[in-house]
Amino acid sequence: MQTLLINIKELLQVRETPIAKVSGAEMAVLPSIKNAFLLIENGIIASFGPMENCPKLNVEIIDATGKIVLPTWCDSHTHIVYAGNREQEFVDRINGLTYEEIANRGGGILNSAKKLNETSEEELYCQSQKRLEEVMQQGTGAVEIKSGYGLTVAGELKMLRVIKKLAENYPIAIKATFLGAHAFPAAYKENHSAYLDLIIDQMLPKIAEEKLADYIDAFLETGYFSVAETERIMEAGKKYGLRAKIHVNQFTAIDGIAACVKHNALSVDHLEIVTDADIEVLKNTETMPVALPSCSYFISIPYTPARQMLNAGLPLALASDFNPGTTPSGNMNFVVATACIKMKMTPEEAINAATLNGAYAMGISDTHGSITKGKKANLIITKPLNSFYEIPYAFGSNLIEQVILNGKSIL
Ligand SMILES: N=CN[C@@H](CCC(=O)O)C(=O)O
Ligand SMILES: [Zn+2]
Repeated sequence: MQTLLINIKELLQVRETPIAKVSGAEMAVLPSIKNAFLLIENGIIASFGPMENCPKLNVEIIDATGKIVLPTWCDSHTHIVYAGNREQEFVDRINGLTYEEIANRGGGILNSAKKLNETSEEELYCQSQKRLEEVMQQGTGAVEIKSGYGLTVAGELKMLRVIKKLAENYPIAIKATFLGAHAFPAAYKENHSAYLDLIIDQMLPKIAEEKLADYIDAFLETGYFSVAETERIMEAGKKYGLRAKIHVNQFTAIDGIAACVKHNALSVDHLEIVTDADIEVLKNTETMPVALPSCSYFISIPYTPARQMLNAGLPLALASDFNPGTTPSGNMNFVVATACIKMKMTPEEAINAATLNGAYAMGISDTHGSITKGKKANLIITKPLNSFYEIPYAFGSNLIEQVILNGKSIL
């Protein structure tokens, strides 16, 4: 099965030689081919180049005159599987309460956990499926999904089974992350070590037995999981082959990043509050920093200091953080635009961060995140545009005409 895209106005994120990620000044470069073709064979990118080298084939043709083609977004941090919603907390924040105050009143993550434990697996699947379909239509072709709204053995397993079922039923690539350490349930508020025991002795072995997770996460934050508690979680995950991807530095900097780097975490995510020491410790490591600008936007907290980090030579990935509390949106087009508008990333840097570096932060940059022979044919075809700068510039418009996953059009 072959499909040939012809007359592509500009083919973005072209990497002839595969690379795992881009860092620092490299991020300002987004290699492209103008007036290009791309050949898809059995769901894989078989060939691409300038139109003058386009093969003459009697196959399905997509004429992309005037349109930009780029790899689909790689969203490396989401909580798409959740039950119900938290609109009331949204209004409470408008009326002056902070995220912390709402959480202290039993709202926040515990509010979502209560709803999730009252919801059947089938119903949870139906609710989550709609959100997954929505982000696919918005151009996301690979997504990481976390558990973390169960906080009980049954609830966490339910979430992870829903994620597994989504991965089986949809063409989008899905990585699952176990986030039992998202918050302490009320019953364990004064007995943290007992909840860690529950995660390590009850949840993890069952999750490993059913092969339900690829990664392990914890909310390393003042008032949530301490550095030492998160280290226990990371060590326990390692025993089951689960590498860490950690929520850290969302509200406070407490030397959590150093602990994550020490444990060779695949990514450290949020980073709204970052110190010079945090930046220093991330240099020359395999840990990808991940910024979540839609979260900063929605709950009015600082944006990750992208310029400072890129100037220090660090890589950066962008993800949505789609969740009911701090980011009820999985729209990666908005994430890219917000990174440009609020974090002063150039469109080239933002697209690198939301494709190749996002793939790295999910451990899939050998198959996703760039236009490279042998990688999955996961493509966004835009509407006719002046240039790709219009993607972040026209931040409120839907500029996507077609989304192709594994070589097949889904939109
Ligand atoms: N900060 C921790 N976890 C989520 C929010 C969880 C919630 O409020 O439901 C986040 O990444 O923002
Ligand atoms: Zn999150």
